[in-house]
Amino acid sequence: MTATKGLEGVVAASSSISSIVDGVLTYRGYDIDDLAVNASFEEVAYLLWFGKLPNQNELDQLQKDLDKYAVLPDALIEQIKLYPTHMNRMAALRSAVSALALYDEDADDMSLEANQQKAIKLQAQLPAIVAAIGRIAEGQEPLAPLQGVSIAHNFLYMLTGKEPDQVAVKALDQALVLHADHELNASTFAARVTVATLSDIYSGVTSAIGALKGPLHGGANEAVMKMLEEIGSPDKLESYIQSKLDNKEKIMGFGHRVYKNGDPRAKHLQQMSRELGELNNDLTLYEMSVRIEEIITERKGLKPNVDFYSASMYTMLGIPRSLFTPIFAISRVSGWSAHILEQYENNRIIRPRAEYVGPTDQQYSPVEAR
Ligand SMILES: CC(=O)SCCNC(=O)CCNC(=O)[C@H](O)C(C)(C)COP(=O)(O)OP(=O)(O)OC[C@H]1O[C@@H](n2cnc3c(N)ncnc32)[C@H](O)[C@@H]1OP(=O)(O)O
Ligand SMILES: O=C([O-])CC(=O)C(=O)O
Repeated sequence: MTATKGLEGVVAASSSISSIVDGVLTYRGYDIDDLAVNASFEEVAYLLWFGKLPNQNELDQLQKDLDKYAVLPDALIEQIKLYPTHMNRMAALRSAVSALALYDEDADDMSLEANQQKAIKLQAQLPAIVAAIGRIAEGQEPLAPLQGVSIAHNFLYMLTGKEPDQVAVKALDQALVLHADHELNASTFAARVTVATLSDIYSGVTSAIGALKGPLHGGANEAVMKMLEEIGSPDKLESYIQSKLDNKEKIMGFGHRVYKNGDPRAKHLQQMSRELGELNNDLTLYEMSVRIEEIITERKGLKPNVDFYSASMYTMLGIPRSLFTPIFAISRVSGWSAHILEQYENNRIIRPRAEYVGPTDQQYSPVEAR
């Protein structure tokens, strides 16, 4: 038995949710380039869960369900208020989502219908939780969700307390579409491993949030922004990147396990970053990002991934850096829950083997003899 480090190239599940073939990403057979331009995030979430785009009645019903479920239990809000205000927002989200199971009497109902409702419930609740965490950490009261508006609109409202402008809503909605699913990435795999023991959907999503938090995965979007903040101004960019490369440090937001010729989502986020920069009359972050891309592509042959341009884009939307990875989770919970439903449908416990490389033929000796 020989281990494959990082399971590179190992096909560990069959799935009909999303695919990456020759650098093209599709959700249920629809090219991400098509969905990013034309579909709303709600349509995409429905597509991931139910395998088809919703008709108007189905979309209206989904909106009603999202409205109903977006109101958080008071006890959960009180619990979040007890977290320290310097909380890592992903740790807070992980804790709050884990606690959601306590307030759902159907948490352990394993019927398909109950799990589909829980997928919708989680989709409605995550934006409300992230906005509440963002506000409570800043000493503000959380806000009740609006009714009858999109998830992107509601999230920006619940975070800021202001009616968001339509350009911001459209940009965030498109970012949510682009982050919704991605085949067997680390957090989705974590979710599938957890629920393959027939544990509940909340356990699966809690595992996934833990995996997404790391800077080699979803946490990279915050690390990209930290890098841009550390660079500070365009004149310091070349020397900063050079010293990172000299020290053999990774440049966050570059490289990918599957895409070797570029991530198809990055161009959309780059375009949004430029458009928001033009709208704000400040292209500094966008231009710094483009310069970093030029240097890294030329010197390392690496291309930006989904986390690179989302950092400048979210900053230009006025979103604090600490909420970038939680926003990724707001989108990806659609994909996680679709994969969880798919795992339950055709389940077998996921239990690979390890190649043992430790010592052998050891003999026990009593503690006083060691
Ligand atoms: C939503 C997402 O999860 S997208 C990914 C977000 N993560 C990041 O942006 C973090 C930075 N990137 C990385 O750490 C990696 O590219 C990963 C984690 C995305 C992929 O990892 P792997 O498939 O294991 O690639 P691996 O780390 O083996 O890289 C291959 C080579 O490219 C180098 N490399 C990969 N990414 C980078 C990077 N961002 N900066 C500098 N060098 C890099 C590695 O050092 C390695 O070089 P070597 O062969 O000389 O040792
Ligand atoms: O697929 C991966 O390994 C990481 C990624 O891009 C994602 O989860 O969106």
